[in-house]
Amino acid sequence: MTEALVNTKSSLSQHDADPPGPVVAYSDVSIRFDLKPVLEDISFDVQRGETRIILGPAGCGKSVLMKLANGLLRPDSGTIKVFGQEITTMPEKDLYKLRARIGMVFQESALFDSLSVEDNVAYRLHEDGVPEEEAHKRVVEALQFVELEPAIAKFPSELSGGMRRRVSIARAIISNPDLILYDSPTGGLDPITSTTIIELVVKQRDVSHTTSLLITHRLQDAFTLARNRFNPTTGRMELIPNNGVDDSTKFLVLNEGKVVFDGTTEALVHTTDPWLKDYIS
Ligand SMILES: Nc1ncnc2c1ncn2[C@@H]1O[C@H](COP(=O)(O)OP(=O)(O)OP(=O)(O)O)[C@@H](O)[C@H]1O
Repeated sequence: MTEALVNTKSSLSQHDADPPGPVVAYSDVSIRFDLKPVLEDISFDVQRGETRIILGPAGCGKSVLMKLANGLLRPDSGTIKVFGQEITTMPEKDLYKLRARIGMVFQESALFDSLSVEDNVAYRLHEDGVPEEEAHKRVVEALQFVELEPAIAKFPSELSGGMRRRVSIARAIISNPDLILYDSPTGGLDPITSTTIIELVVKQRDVSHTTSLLITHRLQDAFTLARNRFNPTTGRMELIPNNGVDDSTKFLVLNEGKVVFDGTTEALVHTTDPWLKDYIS
């Protein structure tokens, strides 16, 4: 099944038609609400295949930054390119097409309570008019990926928080997105369940190499993501030997609306900046 997802991904990827360069590029982006600056002069790039972990204290603008990436919010100044296209001035109909290439996982799972797991996961496929037989096959594949196939006929109210989050991930990956935005995918979950969700993110990263942005409030989740890899033989996540880290995983740390760190796991853990040292300790 894993191979099937990989193969589908490579054959369907629209990346080849994109201009060369980063998948996401923020340049001097600022936004304020009610005159209060929330993000100021934010610049960073996310390369193809990269997983970018976004950290920072509560209220520092992480979710706002993510909502800017799919055009749900527009900045007051600066430019944002996604798949090489400038999105800050893009008309809504073009944003709609762009969002079809982006999978989103929200903290609240954002499932439709009146729809079964199958219909929640297939939602985008149904909107796109994918024939029922194919949609069902892809739902089963996606639910197998998140290890939740037995719950296909259940409704969200019958699921635990962790299971709802799995459904949300299945829904995000079903259309083989070129970019996944995970907004606090472990928010509100206990530490053990959080780790099972991070394991899925690691699996998606290492099997499909999908470019991703991931917000987390839990440093432990961030470092689990950076220090582990998916083992296809066991089907489980394992520590990268010799204290290694995943090269495709990088960090962006925000504080008071500004980027205070943009770089690798190694650079972050060896930072000499007093605020950052304190923040990650
Ligand atoms: N639509 C909005 N209108 C007005 N203010 C907003 C809006 N969206 C966000 N804000 C404000 O912007 C600031 C940053 O919010 P944001 O949700 O991005 O923070 P965050 O870093 O994701 O926080 P948390 O870690 O608590 O989830 C907050 O002060 C918030 O109240």
